[in-house]
Amino acid sequence: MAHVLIIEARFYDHLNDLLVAGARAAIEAAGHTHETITVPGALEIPGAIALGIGTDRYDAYVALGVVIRGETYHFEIVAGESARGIMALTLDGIAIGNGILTTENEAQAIARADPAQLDKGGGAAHAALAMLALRDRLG
Ligand SMILES: Nc1c(NC[C@H](O)[C@H](O)[C@H](O)CO)[nH]c(=O)[nH]c1=O
Ligand SMILES: CC(=O)[C@@H](O)COP(=O)(O)O
Repeated sequence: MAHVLIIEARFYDHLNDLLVAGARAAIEAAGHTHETITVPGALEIPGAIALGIGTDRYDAYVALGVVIRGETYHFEIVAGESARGIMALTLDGIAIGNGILTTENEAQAIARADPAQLDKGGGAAHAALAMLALRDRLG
């Protein structure tokens, strides 16, 4: 049994609730346990994962957040740098599923976050567990 840390960037409450519900359901359905921590925005997620790694308490990580394009270049920074930070950690062999949505508008985000639709939170949890299984096999 694995213990998974869910890190949610709670920038849009209603969208985050959907992502977290999907991720928790997927982890529980696979017979694993989880904890959830909250950070202000997607840019804080890689740092929070790094702190989690330092505790040695978690087998895998699920990063959840929503970045919706605004009027400025800020979207590119938040979307790109959060993904870059997560990718850097995965290259160190950390099992992470990236469920940070990067969308043009709220409607796109709802369709992707909703467990009854595209369920990207559940998908990120599956990815984290798949990488954990791969690390156990190859690592
Ligand atoms: N615009 C969005 C952000 N921006 C906030 C940053 O992630 C960060 O918290 C801030 O710059 C302080 O370091 N975060 C999201 O998760 N989603 C957004 O749409
Ligand atoms: C992540 C974003 O692009 C958004 O929340 C910020 O909006 P803006 O570019 O209008 O400041």
